[in-house]
Amino acid sequence: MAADPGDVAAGLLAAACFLLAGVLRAACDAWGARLSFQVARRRLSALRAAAVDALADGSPLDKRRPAAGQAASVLAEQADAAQPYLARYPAIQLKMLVMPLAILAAVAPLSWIAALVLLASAPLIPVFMALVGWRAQRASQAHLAEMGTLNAFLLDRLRGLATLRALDAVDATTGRLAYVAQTLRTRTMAVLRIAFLSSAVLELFSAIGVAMVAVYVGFHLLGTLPFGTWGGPLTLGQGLFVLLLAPSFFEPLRDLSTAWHDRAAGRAALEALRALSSAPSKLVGGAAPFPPASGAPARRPPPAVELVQLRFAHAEAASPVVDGIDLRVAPGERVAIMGPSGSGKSTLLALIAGLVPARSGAVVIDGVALDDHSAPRLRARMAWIGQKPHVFAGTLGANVALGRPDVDARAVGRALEAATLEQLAGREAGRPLGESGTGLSGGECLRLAMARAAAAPGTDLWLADEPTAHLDAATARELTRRLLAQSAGRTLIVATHDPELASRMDRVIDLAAPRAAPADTETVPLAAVGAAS
Ligand SMILES: Nc1ncnc2c1ncn2[C@@H]1O[C@H](COP(=O)(O)OP(=O)(O)OP(=O)(O)O)[C@@H](O)[C@H]1O
Repeated sequence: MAADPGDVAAGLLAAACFLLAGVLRAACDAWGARLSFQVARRRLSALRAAAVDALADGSPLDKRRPAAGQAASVLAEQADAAQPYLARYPAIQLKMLVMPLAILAAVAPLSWIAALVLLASAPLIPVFMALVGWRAQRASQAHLAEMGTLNAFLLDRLRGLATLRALDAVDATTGRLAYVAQTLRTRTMAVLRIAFLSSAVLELFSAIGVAMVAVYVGFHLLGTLPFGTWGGPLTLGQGLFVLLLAPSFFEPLRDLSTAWHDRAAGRAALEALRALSSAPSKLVGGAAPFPPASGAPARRPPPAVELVQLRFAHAEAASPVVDGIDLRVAPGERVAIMGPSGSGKSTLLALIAGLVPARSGAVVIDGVALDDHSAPRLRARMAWIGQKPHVFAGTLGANVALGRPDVDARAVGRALEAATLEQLAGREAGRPLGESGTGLSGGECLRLAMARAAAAPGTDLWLADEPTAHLDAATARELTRRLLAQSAGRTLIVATHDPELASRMDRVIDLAAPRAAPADTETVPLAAVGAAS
């Protein structure tokens, strides 16, 4: 049967309109994709920033902190999986709601049977996808967690490579690494399997739907299936119109299928970011920046430090390590805290610095209780000379200045001298140190921490954790001399096992002394210090 020329013209006109609408839609799609990409990027950046802030706010003493490798993996790698989900999924969801209904509304007035075919094949798809989706998200979560574990494991073992070699544990570690890698492979395959399965099912259903409409329209135009329309038979233009719309009916569902995997991976990545964002134990006052210094450093007396019934237990510890300590350190006083290893000296210093919040009691500095509100201001007055200072890859000078613009080369030189590092600085001038202080001895690392403190002239409360550890007697004596010189006009609290350093302080607090005694009687006579250690 020859087609009517009028029908051909109408069909061509419909096809031209269809083409034009397609071009218009492609332009809108491109514009929308760009817009939603930018919105998603902004949202992801905000989530990443929140996770980084939470990591910075977290107490360094909390052993539940996420492992460094895992945190790096989530922030740098896994978080990217949320981008396609955030960018595409909301738009696809909207398209899912509007487009199939609009197409049904356009097809139904022409042919109720074509509309019925589309309607019958569509609902099965979301039901199946929902079923697959739950499994997909679980699989993606397990996959991302495994990826974080592998990264954390690798970083940890790479840091301790020398120890593993020394203890002949390389083979055991290789075996463990192979096991973790194998688990990751299994999890990756599980995610891929679900992704392939979901798109295969969707393709099948949509192909069947489109094929059925095509068969119906074809046979209808040939006159073999004359039913299914409201009045007379479909014209060629109407038939083409229905035929061209059928794939578009399934298009949002197809988009949904590609986005389904993104959705599972994206939700798992967002979950991982959220987990990073919830630090279980925080620094007092978080990592809020110090208030800006107004003009020249204020001439003020150094602060008094008062501990009032201070109590603290480490996370998951059975008993408190600091249990009701009362102590008063006068302005400008130099105090040594002594006690056996594990008696809580470092923890006490960390509590004074607000690196971890006390369970009860108070730390009062210069008459101000250390709390979230006062911490940034009070911390600006403190210098911390820790037991395990982090040394960054870079020169000795860069490690002292740490990018602080007010610490120039002369200030760095003076600080290195104050920490008895001038000779090393002369030898190593301009040469970079390795990662984590490779190239420095243990004692030199500690002295570097002291140089950092000396390069912060605004600080008038110094907290030093075993500054003479790892040093030979002569260097320890010289460092003690320079520490005392540097601490003039400052309040200094030192945790130490070094009787010589302790003997140069104004007072010694012995944490091993009987707890029932009032604070000031915890002070032991200087002559007894040697015995106390
Ligand atoms: N981050 C932590 N999480 C859990 N427990 C910890 C943590 N840090 C220290 N501890 C435990 O708290 C106790 C006190 O530790 P702390 O480091 O304060 O002792 P210390 O007197 O400074 O010891 P040392 O003289 O050996 O340096 C120890 O039993 C230690 O195992």
